[in-house]
Amino acid sequence: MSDDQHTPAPLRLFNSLSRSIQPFTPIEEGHARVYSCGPTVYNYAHIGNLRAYVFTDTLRRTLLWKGLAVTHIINITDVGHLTSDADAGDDKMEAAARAAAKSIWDVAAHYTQAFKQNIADLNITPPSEWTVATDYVPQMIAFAQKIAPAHCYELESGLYFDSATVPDYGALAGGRDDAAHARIDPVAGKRNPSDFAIWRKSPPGEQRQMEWDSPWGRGAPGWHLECSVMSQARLGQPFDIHTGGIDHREIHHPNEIAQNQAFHACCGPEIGEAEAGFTGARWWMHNNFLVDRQGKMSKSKGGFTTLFTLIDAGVHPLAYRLLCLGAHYRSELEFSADNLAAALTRLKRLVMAVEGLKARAEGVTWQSPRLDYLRANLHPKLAPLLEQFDAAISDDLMTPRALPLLEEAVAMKKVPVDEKLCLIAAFDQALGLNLLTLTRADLRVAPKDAQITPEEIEAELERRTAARAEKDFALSDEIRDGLIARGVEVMDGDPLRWDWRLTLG
Ligand SMILES: Nc1ncnc2c1ncn2[C@@H]1O[C@H](COP(=O)(O)OP(=O)(O)OP(=O)(O)O)[C@@H](O)[C@H]1O
Ligand SMILES: [Zn+2]
Repeated sequence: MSDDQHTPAPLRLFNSLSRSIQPFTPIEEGHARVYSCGPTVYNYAHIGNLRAYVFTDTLRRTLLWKGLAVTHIINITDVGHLTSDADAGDDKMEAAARAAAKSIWDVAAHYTQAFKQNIADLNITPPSEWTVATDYVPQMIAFAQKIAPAHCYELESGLYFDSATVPDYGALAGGRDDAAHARIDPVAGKRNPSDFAIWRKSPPGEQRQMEWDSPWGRGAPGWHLECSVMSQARLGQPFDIHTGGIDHREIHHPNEIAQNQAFHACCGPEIGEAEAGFTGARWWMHNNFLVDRQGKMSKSKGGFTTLFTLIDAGVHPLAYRLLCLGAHYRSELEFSADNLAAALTRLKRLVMAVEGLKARAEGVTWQSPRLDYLRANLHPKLAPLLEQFDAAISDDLMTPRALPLLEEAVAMKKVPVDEKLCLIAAFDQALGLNLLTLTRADLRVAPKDAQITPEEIEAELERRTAARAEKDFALSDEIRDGLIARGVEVMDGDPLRWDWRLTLG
């Protein structure tokens, strides 16, 4: 093996600002600071929303793989996000609380908890901190006060940001698109179609559940203001990477950038030296959509799929994670029952193979592999896989190229089992599939309406094996028919040796 095979690949990431892949180095040596726009907790997250957090988790794990410490913030939007990403419509939280006849705080608490459950089920590392928008309202008011004199104007409905007061407004979106803003934004009196509310006054005579006093009257902060303030409060600006779904590249993030620039122009010395092209973050990264036959999966459109729905149908949530990793984060990913079933089969094969390896392993050193140790000591047949894997994830998180390398490692013949497990454990630090702990039994998720437990099925199958050993085929068939009647397909001769599967759900 040549020496250069031991050299870690430099990390390169696609930056939406330049629309190009650039070598990544953090601002502070050895430490990356990342902010991800979080969920608006007025409904369950759909699996499209969750794709955004599988992406940020892959980013976070890759930064760690490259030896960096990571501070990662995800916010919870519990106020301010209107039904249109520009300034039209109702507050999504207020509308949901009204429809459910519940307090907005109860609605937020319920869906926040459900979101955190989804995050845990997908083995997504929780962020260093969840910042909740309503905890930062005083800071939002203070931020708005600072930028208001030079960048804002007041209308009856609120305080508006004048997008013409910052250079290159909308550059992230590929330029200002006044026509698009004009189509979606009916607010009268705005100076430019792309201006947006940073504080919305409660309409006279109308009491909102969530409102605060401000210099511009009682009301609520705008959604774009929230992310500027929380990212600045927790990470300082500029920080390294800001993430979100690709829809945010068009309005939400350009508006955040405009606010960050305004603040920097007013108060730059407070937060660091002024720099040319300041946007608040060095990298802006966006995941593409999960789509189905109707197009982008979307809460507002209705008819969406949640992770809970998949689990209720008997699908292990990590099969969905594997489905996401099978596509590059910047590609659209088509969701279908067939794609999901293929991902589940792929995961089963991996888990069963790793279980087999673990049964043959001699030591437990593979549980905590260190990359530098692996690099120096790995079996010569396995070593190139480590370097190729490193090159794949370092190339803008190319997980679709990394997964076959994992499968190659699992299948590699004539290499010490413990070393193979070491390498698989290392790969899994980046992929987060829990391969070293997941078992075949874990993958048998009973559908919600199943009429039989896995234990009962196993007991019946043992009885059937005994009957077949005694050549009592009548009893064997009777047991199989009984299982079919309860929604269990017995898979004799299954090449995966999976034996049975539940057909209900
Ligand atoms: N279909 C999708 N595929 C991938 N990411 C998505 C999809 N829909 C939304 N996202 C991303 O999910 C994250 C959370 O979004 P949020 O909870 O604010 O969604 P929302 O705007 O209320 O819902 P929706 O867009 O579905 O109506 C954001 O980063 C958003 O860009
Ligand atoms: Zn945001």
